[in-house]
Amino acid sequence: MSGISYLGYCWEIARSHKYIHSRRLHDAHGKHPVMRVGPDWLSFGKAQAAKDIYGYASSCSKAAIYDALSGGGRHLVNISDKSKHSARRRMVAAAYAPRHSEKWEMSIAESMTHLLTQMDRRCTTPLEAGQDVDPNELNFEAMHWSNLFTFEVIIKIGMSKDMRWVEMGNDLIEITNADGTTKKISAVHCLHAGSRAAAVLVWDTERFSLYQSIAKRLSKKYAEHLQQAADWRKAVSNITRERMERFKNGEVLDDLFQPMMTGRRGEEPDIRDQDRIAEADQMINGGGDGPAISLCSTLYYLVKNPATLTRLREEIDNALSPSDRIAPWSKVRNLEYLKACIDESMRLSPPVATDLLRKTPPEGLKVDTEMVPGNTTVSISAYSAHRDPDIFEDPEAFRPERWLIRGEDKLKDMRAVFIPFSLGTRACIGRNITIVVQTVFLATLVKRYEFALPDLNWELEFDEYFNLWPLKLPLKLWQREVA
Ligand code: HEM
Repeated sequence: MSGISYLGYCWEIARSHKYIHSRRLHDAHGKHPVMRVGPDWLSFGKAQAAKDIYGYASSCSKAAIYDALSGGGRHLVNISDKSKHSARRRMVAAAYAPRHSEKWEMSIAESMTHLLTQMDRRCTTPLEAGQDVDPNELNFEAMHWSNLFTFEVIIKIGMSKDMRWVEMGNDLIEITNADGTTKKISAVHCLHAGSRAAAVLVWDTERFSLYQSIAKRLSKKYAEHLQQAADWRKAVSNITRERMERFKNGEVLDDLFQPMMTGRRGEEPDIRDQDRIAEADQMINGGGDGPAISLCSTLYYLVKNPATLTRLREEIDNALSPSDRIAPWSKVRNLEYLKACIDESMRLSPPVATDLLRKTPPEGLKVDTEMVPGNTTVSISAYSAHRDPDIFEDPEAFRPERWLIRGEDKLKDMRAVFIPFSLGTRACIGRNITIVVQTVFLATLVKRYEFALPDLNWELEFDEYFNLWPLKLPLKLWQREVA
């Protein structure tokens, strides 16, 4: 069916299944390293394809799906035209540079303070050896708090607005309906509803709008998701308009949004208001969701692997002094094992796990071992690239130590196809920010708390709609006795 229609793929994403879609595709790639998943789309399974498709040397461009998802405004992710993308990237790049780490750290520390208050309130008595976890003591749902934390932090760093979500314990935000009445929505829930609605139908880009209008008539749930997506856009638009108003009123704010209001020499940048809103949307979406997923998954892998957690604790305890309630970036930025744990978690559970679609140039392109004709859609998922057994020994094992080998070609080979942030000119611009967020968060929590999963066999489950969302991570929590 995939030779003539995308509907099979849409069904594959939409149907409920025990395993996430990227896992199913990865398993199929075990037998078929190159698979046709749509009439003009080839999905690859061997890691080498990642370099060929996304690397700096690649002549691929973004596939039509990015246009279909644009919904009006243009932001860095969905600008297909290479020169327009470079111009936009140049406009904002300086604001994302690592030299701002200490400034970002202040926003992170503020939210961390509130998070620790919330976590301390949820602490229980220590779990004795051999004791079962009391389900009533699973007080800390790590996915919920990771979401509140990372979205709050990125809206502060990006838009100079403090949502106080961690303090409140929820992400409720008020918006106005078309009839003038107001309602409160859960921001992250609405964002995710929009991703669900798009991810099941967008693959047939030409008929996407048609499919959506049919689906909303046939399914009440689908219509609800579309409404929630619109609510999310309204919330982002409000935050952006408020930010633009502050600029017009003379406030100079040192955030990620500022370069979209004024250039370095005070000139007006070449960007429309609807693109500013689209950029804010993408920034909050990417800057909240990716880090939240990664924090939650990494916590899970650490608690699931006690020997790794013990080794990490030693590294963190040696780096921090007892008075460091929140880990200072300067003391944890070079912790090798912590970095290896974060990378290993993103290898096994890449927050953006799904195939990212690119179009081959008119003259065609060699991808892995295949010569692919021009204007063909090609892709490989981070999920598969990170599990290529020729590159990653024992690929299903959580083993941070694999990243600590030195001076060997093996490490170079792994790095070359490690693509949680994609590669090349379209790679993630927010990587420097998320590294600070994740490092400070994990070092602080690992130093201060002990954790237990519901039971020894408990496993984290995921939902996948473009991004790979952990469903729930309920933890029992207690404070460590640090000498
Ligand atoms: C663990 C955290 C993160 C992960 C795994 C991640 C992953 C990615 C990936 C895979 C892409 C390429 C998307 C594509 O080609 O379709 C991307 C692009 C992007 N990300 Fe992230 N991201 C993370 C954090 C962030 C943060 C913190 C921000 C903003 C503050 C951000 C903003 C962006 C933007 C603006 C792009 C588009 C870049 C361009 O095309 O020039 N991301 N990210």
